[in-house]
Amino acid sequence: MTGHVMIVDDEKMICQSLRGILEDEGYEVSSAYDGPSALEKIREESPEMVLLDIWMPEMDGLEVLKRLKQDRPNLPVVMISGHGSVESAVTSTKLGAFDFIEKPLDADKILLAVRNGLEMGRLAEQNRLLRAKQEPPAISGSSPAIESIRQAISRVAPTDSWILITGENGTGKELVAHAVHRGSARSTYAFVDVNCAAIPEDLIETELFGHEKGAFTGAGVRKRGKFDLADQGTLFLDEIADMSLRTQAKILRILQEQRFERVGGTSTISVDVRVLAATNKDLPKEIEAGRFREDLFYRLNVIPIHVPPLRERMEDIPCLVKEFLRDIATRSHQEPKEFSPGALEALKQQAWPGNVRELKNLVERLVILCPSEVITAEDLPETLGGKKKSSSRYDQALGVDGFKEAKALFERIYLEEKLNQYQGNVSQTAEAIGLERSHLHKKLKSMEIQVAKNGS
Ligand SMILES: Nc1ncnc2c1ncn2[C@@H]1O[C@H](COP(=O)(O)OP(=O)(O)OP(=O)(O)O)[C@@H](O)[C@H]1O
Repeated sequence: MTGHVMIVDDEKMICQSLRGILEDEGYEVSSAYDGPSALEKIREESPEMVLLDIWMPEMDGLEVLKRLKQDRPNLPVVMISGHGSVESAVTSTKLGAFDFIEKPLDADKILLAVRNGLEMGRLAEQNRLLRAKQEPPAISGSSPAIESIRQAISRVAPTDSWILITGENGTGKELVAHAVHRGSARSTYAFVDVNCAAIPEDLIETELFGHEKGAFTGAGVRKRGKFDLADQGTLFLDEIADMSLRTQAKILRILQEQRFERVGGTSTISVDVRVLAATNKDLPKEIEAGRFREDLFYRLNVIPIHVPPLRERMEDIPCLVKEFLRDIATRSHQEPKEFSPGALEALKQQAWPGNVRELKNLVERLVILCPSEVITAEDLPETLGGKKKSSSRYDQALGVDGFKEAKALFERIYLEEKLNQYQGNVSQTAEAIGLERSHLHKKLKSMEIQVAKNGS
C-alpha cells in the first residue's frame, strides 16, 4: 500500500525515526514540528493521513485535531502520546481521532495503524463520492416561483403530509420530491420511485406489493414490492394519472389502510410510508373525463406544489446554466466553461417545451461540441428560433465602448427583436413593451427601422 502521511511532533528525532520506518515501506512522508505549521502544511499538501503528537508547546495535538476535523472530517488522524493516559485517549477519540498509540513507538504498531488509517480514509472518500453521485442536485433558480417552492418545501418537508406535485414534463417535479424527502425525518430511510406510466397493467400489483415464492410461474423467489421497500421512507408515485382505474382503486385502498398482501401471499403486511405523487396532467380535467378517481385525487392532494414551466421563469436560465456547467466540469475534472451574455439572452428567447430537461441536454451538448471556453450565441444551434443573428449582434453591442453608442445599439436590437417576435405588428409590440403605439412608430421612423408590410 502507498500513501502520503504527515507526521506532526515537536521532537525532531521522533519525526526522523518515524519517517525512516514509513519510507522503508514505500510511503511518502512529510513532517511538521508544531501545530500551526502542521495545519498550514496539511492544507497545502493534502496528505491522506496524519500521525499527531498530543503534547506540543503552543498548540497541543487535541486542538490541532479539532481544527483538522472541521476542515477535513474524513482525514484519518492517529494520535501519539508519551504520557499515555486513558483520559486523553478518550478525548481524542471523541474528537474524531482514528487511533491512539503510546510512546515508546513500536514500528509494527505504527505500520498497522497507518495501513488501517489509509484504508479507512479511502473508504470514507469513496463513500462520499458515491453519495454525491447518487444525490440529486439541489433546486437551482432565482425566480420568485422557485423561491416560493423552496420555501414551501422547507415548511412541509418535516411534516408527514402527503404532497401532489404538478407541472409539465422536465420542470423538476422529481427534484422537488427528492428535496422533500431529504428535508424530512425519513431521509435516512429509502426514497422509492415508482413510474406508474412505465409499469404494464398486469405487472403493477407485483411491482408495488411484491410476490411470494411460487405465486406464479417464474416466481422462483420471494420479491419485495415498492411499498415494502419504502417502509418508513418515502414512496414517490410519478405519472400518477397514467394508471388504469382498476389500479387506482387498489392504490387508494392501500394508501388509506397502509396495509396490503403480497401476490400469492396470505398474510397482511403493514407499512408506514409517506406518499408524494406527481403528474403532468390536469387532474381535475382527468376526473371530469372519467379517467381519474376523485377520491384518490383528494387523498393525494393534501398539499399541492406546482412547478411552473421554464418559459414562465426565464430569469432562472442563467442560474440553471451555471449549475449545469459546474456539474459537467466536476464530472470531467475540468474548469467550468461559460456562456456569453448574448448566448444566455438567446436562450431566454426560446419556448422550451421540454423545460429544464431540454435546457440541461442542450448545455451538455454545447459543452462537448464547442472547443472554446466561452460559448457564444453563434455556437447555439440555428434551430433555436433563428436567434443566431440577433444574439451575435448583442455580443457585438457589448463590445462597444461608448455608453451612448451602446445604448442606441441595444435599443435598436431590442426593438427589432420585439417587432420580429410580433411579426412586425407595431400595435401588439407597443402594447407588449409598454409604449404608446404612436410613440413607437415615431421611434422606429427616427431610427430608420423598417417595419414589414403587414405591420400595422
Ligand atoms: N431547478 C432545477 N435545478 C437544477 N436542475 C433541475 C431543476 N429542475 C430540473 N432540473 C433537472 O432537469 C431534469 C428534469 O427534472 P425532473 O426529472 O425532476 O423533471 P420532472 O418534472 O420530474 O420530469 P418528468 O415529468 O418528465 O418526469 C433533471 O435532470 C433535473 O436534475
